[in-house]
Amino acid sequence: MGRRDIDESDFRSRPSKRGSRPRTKQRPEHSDAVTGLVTGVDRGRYTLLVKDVGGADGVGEAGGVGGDGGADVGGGEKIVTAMKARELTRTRVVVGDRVDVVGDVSGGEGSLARIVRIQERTSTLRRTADDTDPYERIVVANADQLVIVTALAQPEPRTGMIDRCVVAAYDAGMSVLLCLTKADLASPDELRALYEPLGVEVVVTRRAASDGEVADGGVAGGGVAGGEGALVLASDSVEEVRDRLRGLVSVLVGHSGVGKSTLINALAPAAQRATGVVNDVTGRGRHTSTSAVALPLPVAVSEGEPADTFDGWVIDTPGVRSFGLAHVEVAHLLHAFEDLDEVAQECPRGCTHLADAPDCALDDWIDASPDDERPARSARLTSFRRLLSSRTGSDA
Ligand SMILES: Nc1nc2c(ncn2[C@@H]2O[C@H](COP(=O)(O)OP(=O)(O)OP(=O)(O)O)[C@@H](O)[C@H]2O)c(=O)[nH]1
Ligand SMILES: [Zn+2]
Repeated sequence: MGRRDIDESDFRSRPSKRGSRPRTKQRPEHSDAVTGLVTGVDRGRYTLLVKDVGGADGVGEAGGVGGDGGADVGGGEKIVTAMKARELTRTRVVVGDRVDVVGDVSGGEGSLARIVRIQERTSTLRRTADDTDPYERIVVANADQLVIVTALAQPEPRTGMIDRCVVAAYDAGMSVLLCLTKADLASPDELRALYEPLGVEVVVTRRAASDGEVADGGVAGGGVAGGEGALVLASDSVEEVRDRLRGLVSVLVGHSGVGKSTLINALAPAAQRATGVVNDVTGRGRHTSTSAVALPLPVAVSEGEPADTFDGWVIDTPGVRSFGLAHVEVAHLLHAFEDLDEVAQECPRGCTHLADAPDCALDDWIDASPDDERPARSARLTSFRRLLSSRTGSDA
């Protein structure tokens, strides 16, 4: 089992010598726990969304994150602030985690609940260790999809960076949506050609050509994005993004200036009201905090006002610029590409599958290709090999 398969939750779910002793003292105390979804983390305080029902029954589905991926923060949910119970001091709780909480879960002013358990994670996205932080950390738990926000110009797209994100997502067990912004400035064709062969879904946004294009009253950057004169995105392009996010837990990553805040504010103009998170909502304002924030995704935005029903989560990750890939194993990455994985079974032991690998079966796969499939296969293999090398190369 690779290192990436292990995280804090394993240490609780694994039976151990100590764990097999019945903890009779704690069980009854925690049996009244309710489930919450972590939507924000700030200096030891956790913002949770907890289903607001009379009893504890039915609370297990609060937030709907993970599993079915749905999200409902319409009526029956409340925001609860919590801290970790002492037994979790050394356990990391991140945005997207589903946790069991006890104590004052009223969500009332000044109330503080206690997180006593983290539920098993369906996925864990990690960012790289860097000079200031030697530990590789989990950024977000239970996300379905990584949305790589890349500008087609200003700043120029960097495929090395995109490749690294794709690898990180596939390794985390997430799917990928490549969101190409600023299509009013440059064509998306070239990047499409690089990523569609990998099966990566691509969606394109652009600035509204004129006031006329902003049919529904537009989806400007809300009050938060740019304040006065905030750039207005073409609403059809924003709705196309929304379609790809609906019902899913999506993590948005992107370099400064690519238009991530503009997009998030178009998707969820009033998110800060619904989540109770004010400052970290858009990642604007240059927070020193790099923690992620989960925003409920309105099913639609009309006249600049979001609908009050939600279906999905948008998780913003201010400060997350890169992902550590050193731990990614080739075999594991291959699993994300079923056809290539099957072919590679024929490779010599220890094959790197790179272009210079002797007798790599993936080369035979191209050679043996029917003529009409050859260009598609070649493009796919070339893109795959680019991903493979991004694990070790820099993202220049
Ligand atoms: N031409 C054009 N400009 C855009 C588009 N989307 C955003 N911008 C502009 O690009 C700049 C950066 O947008 P932001 O939304 O602040 O970018 P960001 O990725 O959040 O960057 P940080 O705030 O630094 O994290 C702003 O001046 C936007 O008005 C677009 O579709 N077309
Ligand atoms: Zn090979």
